Amino acid sequence: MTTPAYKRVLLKLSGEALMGDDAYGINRATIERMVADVAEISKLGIELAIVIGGGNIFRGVAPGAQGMDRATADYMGMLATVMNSLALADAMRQAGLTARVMSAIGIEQVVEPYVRPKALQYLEEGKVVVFAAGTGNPFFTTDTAAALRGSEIGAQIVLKATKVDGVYTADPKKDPSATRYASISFDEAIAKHLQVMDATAFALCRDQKLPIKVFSIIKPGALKRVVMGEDEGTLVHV
Ligand SMILES: Nc1ncnc2c1ncn2[C@@H]1O[C@H](COP(=O)(O)OP(=O)(O)O)[C@@H](O)[C@H]1O
Ligand SMILES: O=c1ccn([C@@H]2O[C@H](COP(=O)(O)OP(=O)(O)O)[C@@H](O)[C@H]2O)c(=O)[nH]1
Repeated sequence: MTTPAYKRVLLKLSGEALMGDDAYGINRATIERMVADVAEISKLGIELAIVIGGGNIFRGVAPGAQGMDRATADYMGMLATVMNSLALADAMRQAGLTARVMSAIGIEQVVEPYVRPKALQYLEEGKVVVFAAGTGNPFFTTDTAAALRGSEIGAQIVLKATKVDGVYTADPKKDPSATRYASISFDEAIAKHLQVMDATAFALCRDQKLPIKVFSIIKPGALKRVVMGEDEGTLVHV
């Protein structure tokens, strides 16, 4: 059997993708499919930490947040990621995985707080750690939380599982003529204002020399191919 390309990874799961074909919220079949993919790579012995977004429930810059104080809206978005993290951990438990949720915002009756050494311990024990509440700060995104936690835990790569199958020359949802990069440097992605991730997340990963792989969360088997080091998605590198 071939061995995985990585020992420890930070997986960023799109919150928005969780709603599947529904208008909002958590689609049961979708979360179960995501967890099946996660279980498959966890069984390969890869140490796995997950950051999940909250866009399926609340996004600080969405029309629904218009007129609201931005920081307040962002705190609502962070709380949305806590709900998704709990749903994800529960679905992982049902799939036979052991998961621990850690929150960047104090909410002790619900989930334990993020404590870095504890997170490292869980990873070494083979538990899947879910980082909830983003960075704990407004004006950031869960992509930046993924870059931050990925750096903190010494992940070898950030895997961004999203609705598109890689980084394109322009937003493929708006420009059908856009083409996909096999790989692209952080500097080029930032200079070209490619919106697949925010510039803060790109810059943090660049400075920490932490590569990012952008790939489809919808395409069957994509996550497994990514961790096996096969040709899939787009690699963003230093
Ligand atoms: N250059 C680009 N290449 C790929 N996707 C892009 C690009 N520019 C914008 N996008 C958009 O970025 C989206 C992914 O970012 P985001 O909304 O943060 O998703 P997520 O829910 O995974 O966090 C894609 O669905 C795509 O429509
Ligand atoms: O560190 C963070 C992470 C998230 N958010 C808020 O939480 C929302 C949901 O996260 P995100 O949009 O990144 O999720 P996804 O794109 O994966 O659905 C964001 O819009 C922000 O409002 C925040 O304020 N700080």
